[in-house]
Amino acid sequence: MVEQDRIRLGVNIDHVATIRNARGGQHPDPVRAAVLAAKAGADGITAHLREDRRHISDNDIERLMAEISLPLNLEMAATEEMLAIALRHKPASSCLVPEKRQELTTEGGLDVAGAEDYLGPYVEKLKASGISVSLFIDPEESQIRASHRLGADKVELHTGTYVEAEGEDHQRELDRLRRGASLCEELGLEVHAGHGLNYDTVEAVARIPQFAEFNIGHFLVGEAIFVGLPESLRRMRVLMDRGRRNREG
Ligand SMILES: CC(=O)[C@@H](O)[C@H](O)COP(=O)(O)O
Ligand SMILES: NCC(=O)COP(=O)(O)O
Repeated sequence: MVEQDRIRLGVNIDHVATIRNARGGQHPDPVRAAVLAAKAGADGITAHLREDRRHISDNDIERLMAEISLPLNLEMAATEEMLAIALRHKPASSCLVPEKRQELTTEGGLDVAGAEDYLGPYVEKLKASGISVSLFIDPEESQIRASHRLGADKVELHTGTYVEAEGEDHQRELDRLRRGASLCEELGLEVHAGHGLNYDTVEAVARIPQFAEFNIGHFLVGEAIFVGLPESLRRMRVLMDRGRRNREG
């Protein structure tokens, strides 16, 4: 079994840019947040350049590539425009995500199983240029198998449904993540988790031994308003480490 002793923490800085953009100025600067996150022990920085540029901008991506020492995970829709941007900047990894212009946030995973022919060339071109490719999917067997067929290096399982589920549904969603992570291991796919994770929900996912990386943003940035970014990261790290120490199996 591929068991990771330590889960990598990718800090998503999108919502620093959301606050900046509310006034159209320069403050708060997401690149400054990325530098601070690096100093506070983040293992990577994640940024989602949305087609509508509602938070991260093209200039942020340029600056993140030039000014941060950590690997950048560029989240992007599978479009020609985004592909050209990724190929120009060559981030360490790119994560293909679904996007809807009207959604408040990413509502579900990418339908890889239903769009293999469309997504295949994107995966191929990104990989050919040396960018490691992840696909952001729901924890469903068909999506995981399709991601594997397409040659993705890794998948990120969408944790949003698990985070929001209550009562029995919460356990059921955790089971889906568990089964998904186990199938990824069987297929040799590195498995990540992300979306909506917070202090209350992160530890149980960290106990699932196959997860190698979590990408967390909205909660960390929100909590930083009260305690500062280094402290919000520190607390998340403690919970991730505790979950991993008490891993299942
Ligand atoms: C794919 C994902 O989960 C993150 O990129 C997240 O979506 C960022 O926040 P928004 O969905 O609010 O853009
Ligand atoms: N891919 C998920 C991500 O980067 C962070 O999502 P969230 O914690 O901002 O919901």
